[in-house]
Amino acid sequence: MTEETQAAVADDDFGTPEIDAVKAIEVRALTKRYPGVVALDHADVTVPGGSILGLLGKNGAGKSTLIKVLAGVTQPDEGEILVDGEAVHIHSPHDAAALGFAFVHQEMADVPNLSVAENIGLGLGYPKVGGLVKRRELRNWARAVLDRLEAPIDPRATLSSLSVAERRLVMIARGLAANARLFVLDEPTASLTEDEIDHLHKVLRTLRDHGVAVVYVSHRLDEIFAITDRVTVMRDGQTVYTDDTKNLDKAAMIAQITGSAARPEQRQRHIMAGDASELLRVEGFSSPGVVEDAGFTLRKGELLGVAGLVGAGRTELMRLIFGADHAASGKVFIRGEEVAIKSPRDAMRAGMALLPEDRKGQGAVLDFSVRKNITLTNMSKFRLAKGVPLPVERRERSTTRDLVQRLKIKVANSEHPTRFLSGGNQQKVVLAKWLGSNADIFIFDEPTHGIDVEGKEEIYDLMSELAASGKGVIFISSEFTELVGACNRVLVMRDGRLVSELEGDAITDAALVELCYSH
Ligand SMILES: Nc1ncnc2c1ncn2[C@@H]1O[C@H](COP(=O)(O)OP(=O)(O)OP(=O)(O)O)[C@@H](O)[C@H]1O
Repeated sequence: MTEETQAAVADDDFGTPEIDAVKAIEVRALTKRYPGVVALDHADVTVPGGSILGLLGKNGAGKSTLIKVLAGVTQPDEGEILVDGEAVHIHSPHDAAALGFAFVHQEMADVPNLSVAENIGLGLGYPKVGGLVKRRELRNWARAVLDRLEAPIDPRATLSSLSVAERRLVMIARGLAANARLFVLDEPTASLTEDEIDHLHKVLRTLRDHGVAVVYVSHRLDEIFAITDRVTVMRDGQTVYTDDTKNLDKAAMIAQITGSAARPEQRQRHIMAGDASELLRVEGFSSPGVVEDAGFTLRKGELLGVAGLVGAGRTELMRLIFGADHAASGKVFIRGEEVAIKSPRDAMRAGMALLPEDRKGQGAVLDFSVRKNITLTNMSKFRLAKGVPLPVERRERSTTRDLVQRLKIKVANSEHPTRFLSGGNQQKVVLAKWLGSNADIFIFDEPTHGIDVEGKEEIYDLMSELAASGKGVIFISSEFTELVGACNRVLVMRDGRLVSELEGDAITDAALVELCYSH
């Protein structure tokens, strides 16, 4: 938006935004090379106005790079972008915004300490008189924008006080306020409840019905079927397949994504073998308003699922046990012996590993190399050899090589910063870091989030292997089907309490839905 139009918006036009239709956004032969990898290889994508396009592909296929080019964050080496048939040039995020492109990212570009209204008006210029922002006018205007999305959010609230779902809606509202013609959403339902996902989808359908173009990136195929009109599949930077979603079934979609025939078999649920002695026992964990009197046991060789809706207290309980948050009460016993865990350091010393849900914030140091990240938790393993100076780097390199292979991490060079990897591959690096540790008890919080279909299977296999080797594995997931497929036992949490437990064949989708939703 030019300064003139900005001023116009600020002075006169601060009315309810209209939704702008677009004929089509097209990407032609887009190519982007990084050292050692072609992230985009003559990619062609067309998003007709009034449609929702699902963008699919394995981790590292090039989806985020395509989005970064559209957002003006990255410059392509070759290719062009057309809006309604006209070539456009996007040199900066400002250019992208001026074209009416809006982005809803997982790492959100909102400003947490500003109000909702200020966030929605950000970059548009606020209504002002004598240099002062007309707060009431801004508020009313923001409320009108939110009303269009049927989002009951108070425009005066500070953004940081909102839930993840509400913040995503505010991002969409900002796009709407800027009359965006293209909305790009990258894994938008992460950490959202079913109801919130339904609402988000409804909002997207409304935008579509007004002629807006929507790009929806997700690894969750159920969502792709639920919300998209068309899909484009990427492989190794190329766009290899485009069709109407209704022409595909799940197996065909997986085949396109992986480039090979889908594996139709049902997963073999983890079966406990050998010594099933108690490894971990947790008693009476409470934290006011979050977790109430939670206790359970984990046996050697177990792959124990924890089901629940977002907000049920699963992550919170694990953080309390791990010493990452302070518990009002609770005892931890490892192999029958009580251990005092006051900090994550105590937990790690006691042989526990927690792979957090928020991996970006808590898992990987993005500026460190892949090797450094993988070997970070195991420094002592590499450094202490009774005073003998070790060829540390060599050992680190070989461990890294093994884990990179085992997890099929797509990385051009393990000495490069982890930032260079695709989102899913960054997550695998965090997994690798913990797998390389000597822990006996592994807690995985939503480990398959953002991981592609094949990678998910690999992670289930890894967890099962860990358990089979005599470790204990706790697997938190919001996707019931993956718990059903993988775990030998599942705990159910609701409203901060452990309310039920299922074992073996009793673990079914229907049983989990019933237990998690019933009140
Ligand atoms: N800044 C960068 N420097 C070097 N390589 C990069 C950079 N950004 C991306 N890549 C590489 O480009 C390729 C495509 O990555 P991209 O992030 O686009 O994948 P993606 O499809 O979004 O994957 P995911 O589903 O895991 O998010 C990957 O091999 C990645 O490592």
